[in-house]
Amino acid sequence: MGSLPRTVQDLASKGEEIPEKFIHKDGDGGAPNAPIMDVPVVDIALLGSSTEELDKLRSALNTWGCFQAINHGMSPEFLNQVRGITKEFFHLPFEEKQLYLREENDIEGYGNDMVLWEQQKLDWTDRLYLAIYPEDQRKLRFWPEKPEAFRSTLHEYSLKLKSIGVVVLKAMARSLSLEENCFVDQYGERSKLHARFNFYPKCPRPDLVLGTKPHADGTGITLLLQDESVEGLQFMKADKWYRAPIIPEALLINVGDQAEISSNGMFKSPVHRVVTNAERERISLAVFYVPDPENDIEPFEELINESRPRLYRKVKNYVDIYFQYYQKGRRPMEAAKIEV
Ligand SMILES: O=C(O)CCC(=O)C(=O)O
Ligand SMILES: [Fe+2]
Repeated sequence: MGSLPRTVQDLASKGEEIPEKFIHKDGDGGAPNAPIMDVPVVDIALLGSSTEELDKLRSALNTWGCFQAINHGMSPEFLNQVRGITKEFFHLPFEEKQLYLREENDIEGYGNDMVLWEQQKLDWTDRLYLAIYPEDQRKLRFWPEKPEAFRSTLHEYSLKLKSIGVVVLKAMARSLSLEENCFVDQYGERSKLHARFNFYPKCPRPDLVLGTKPHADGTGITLLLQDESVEGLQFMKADKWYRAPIIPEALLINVGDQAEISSNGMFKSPVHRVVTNAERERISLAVFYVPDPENDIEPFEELINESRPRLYRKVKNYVDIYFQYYQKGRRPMEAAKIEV
């Protein structure tokens, strides 16, 4: 392949020895037998009317930092169509996919894990990363024209996710007895929606190799469509790993660092990772809902009081800070946390 980057898919298909930079020496690659999470299932259609559902949402985001969203207005068939375009894209021949290759130092487009710091372990995954909103930031040259339904399906999916995101952010506010637009207003009209299609090829050594390293998302919130039948995602709670269950018709929605900051820690941005699988490949589609980088993100005044001091500093363009810290191998939230 000359100087073209080596995708994990290509590596995996050749059955060669796994390169050193994918190997986690501390051994805790797999933990396939981690216990399953008892993560709450929240009915999105009830969030406007049921205090019980709002309480469930608040408690889920305060403990696990995530919940399974059902009744979100998208049919199981449509979700399978979204999974379908994802699988079809990654199964195109490399000659087709390379049209959308990302630049070496840019995140947008198709390619392997980005190397951000020297000793970084590589994730056993290939990705397609696309900016979706604001619409004037779309770079259509990275939007696949094959499979044929790709662009229109992604467009339709994004419209739905944007409105689900707003419903969830409003419900999050009400669940904390705040004015319902406080998150939406803080994030601004030019808040972003970015999509990351993840493809995890089969891996011969799930005990040593991770699909995605442990991380928390730098978002406001993340809306994840999981593979309909292959598990892999795990969340950490009290220093232990738990397997995320699959509900094929649900979206798994998690808090990102920025919603943890605005909520003054009432909502938790959970550390999560993806394990690899020797028998089956896996896909997922993460959609990141991110505040306008021009906007200040800081804890809502109403959530600061004598018994609950302010826990985070004001941040701006947190995604930039996120990558700077990540490069040094540090948890980005350190930049915002106030020691009390
Ligand atoms: O593949 C998954 O289930 C999760 C991926 C993820 O955590 C991410 O893209 O940020
Ligand atoms: Fe993530």
